[in-house]
Amino acid sequence: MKKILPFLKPFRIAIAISLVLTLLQTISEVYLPRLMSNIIDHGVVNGDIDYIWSIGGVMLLVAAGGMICSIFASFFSAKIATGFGRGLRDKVFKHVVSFSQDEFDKLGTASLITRTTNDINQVQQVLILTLRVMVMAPIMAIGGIFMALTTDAKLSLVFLISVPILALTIFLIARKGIPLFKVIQKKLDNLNRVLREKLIGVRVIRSFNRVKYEENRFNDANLDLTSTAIKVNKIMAFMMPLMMLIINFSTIAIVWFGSIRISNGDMQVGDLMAFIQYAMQIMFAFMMASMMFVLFPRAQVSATRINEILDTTSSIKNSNNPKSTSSIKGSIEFQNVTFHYPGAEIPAIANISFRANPGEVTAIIGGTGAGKSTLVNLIPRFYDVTEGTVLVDGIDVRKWNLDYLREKIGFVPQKAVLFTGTITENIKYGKQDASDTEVERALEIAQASSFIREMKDGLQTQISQGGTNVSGGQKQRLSIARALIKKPEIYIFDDSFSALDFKTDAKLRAALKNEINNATVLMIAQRVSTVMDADQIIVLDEGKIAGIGTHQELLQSSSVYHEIVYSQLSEEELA
Ligand SMILES: Nc1ncnc2c1ncn2[C@@H]1O[C@H](COP(=O)(O)OP(=O)(O)OP(=O)(O)O)[C@@H](O)[C@H]1O
Repeated sequence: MKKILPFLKPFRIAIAISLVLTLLQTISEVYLPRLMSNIIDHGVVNGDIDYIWSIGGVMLLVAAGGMICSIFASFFSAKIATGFGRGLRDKVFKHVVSFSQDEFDKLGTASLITRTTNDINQVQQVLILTLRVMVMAPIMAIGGIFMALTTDAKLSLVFLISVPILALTIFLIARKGIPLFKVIQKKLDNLNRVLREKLIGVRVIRSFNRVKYEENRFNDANLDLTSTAIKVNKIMAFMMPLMMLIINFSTIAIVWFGSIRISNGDMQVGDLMAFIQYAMQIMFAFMMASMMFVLFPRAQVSATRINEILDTTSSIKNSNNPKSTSSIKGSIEFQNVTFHYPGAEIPAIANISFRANPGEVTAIIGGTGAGKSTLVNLIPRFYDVTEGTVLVDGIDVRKWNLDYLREKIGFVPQKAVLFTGTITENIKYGKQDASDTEVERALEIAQASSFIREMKDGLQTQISQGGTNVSGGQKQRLSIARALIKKPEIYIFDDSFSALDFKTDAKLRAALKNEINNATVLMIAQRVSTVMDADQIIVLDEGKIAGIGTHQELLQSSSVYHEIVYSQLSEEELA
């Protein structure tokens, strides 16, 4: 909790105002029973109507003042808490964006979402309460005890028994309930993960007729969360009735002993009534504190989860004095590069050395899981090498300014990702200030113009969330256009032509050839027809290089390449 408190700094003045207002409200509440007691003992008993009117007026004023303070205090505490929540969410989001792929893998997307939304909400809600209760409860308890003592010290002995019983009850219940809150947040993570998977994979689920199975999986996660929540609520449900029971017994005791004292002439009726109200206020203060006992640990759990994000630093960072010269030519060199995914026993790629020159197309081919994506992911530093060096323009990528390096790379991922918005907006994601002509040209090269022309709204067609309203091949072409508009020095196409038919694939590559001029192109592909014109082909097999050369050279020198070519040609022939 301590770590996220600095986010309250901008609200110092509002916090002070809220605390002062709450203090005034509490003072008014503690003062009211005293006025009421005076009305009864001096006004009612003596039949002094003027006294009743005048003190009644004062009571009204005090009550109204207290109410106004309460309204404004609530307003300020809500304002502070929502502002705090916004600031914290903003910080968490910005921090998460800086994470490398490694941290995403570790924390998990579903948990990151729960932490940024639900956990911050929990902390925010407790903050609203804390701002009110931290002043109200102690002042009310101390004020109530002080007033009760000054009203009738002997009768106050009742509190010596009731208050410890109350405190013990709260302690016992909280001790049982609190550990379960941590479990609830974890189960909420799990529910979110299942839900996320289910929604993203809805088409697969339907096509495999696994709706029922997924429903059960969701129900299990849902039930798991619900049963823990019920368990906590069952425990917590005891709290209120038990407290009310203690309060009511205390009241009975006060009335019992109070009436004895009245009949003995040691106490007045008004004082007894005021005393009962003070007793209520003292107990109420304890109830508020107990609420905090319950909610605070819950917020503490959430705060710890938020801190976990804030404490996680990206393993991919700028070095000291990162380089950012005005021109990068784009040559890429791998020198003995080995990369292990965290926790993996064998490296995904090992001892990779090659050079890719500007103006040339370097293709990478290999079976599934051969390490092709892993290899290209090291260039924009989605991950950093375990051993060896990746050089761009002869400089270790770790020495380049990260933003500058990525600015020079046009990356088309294996799984095309589009964002909600129009087609134009999606393409301009690559270059914000691109003109309409640039957008159209990029789409033309990416072979996307023809299908866009057929759409009713053309370039203004809205892409739905996750790009579900365009086909796989169309999505690929749009994400290629997004990289092209950037006119980067390095192009990385990670199997970006896989969903294109042979004709479109060929047309796109021909159009690209004119466009990319002096850029360095790395092109991963599964199809031999896509790579055979490349200036250099790297054959990857189980994370190692099984051959480098042109199509003709590899046919002679690499048995793995030969096998790939043979298998595909025969497949085509068979088809
Ligand atoms: N995030 C990850 N964490 C752990 N291991 C991973 C991760 N991503 C990939 N791997 C493993 O690394 C190896 C290489 O994967 P990679 O994605 O680079 O292969 P690929 O050649 O691109 O395959 P494909 O053509 O099927 O996309 C595989 O064995 C894979 O299981």
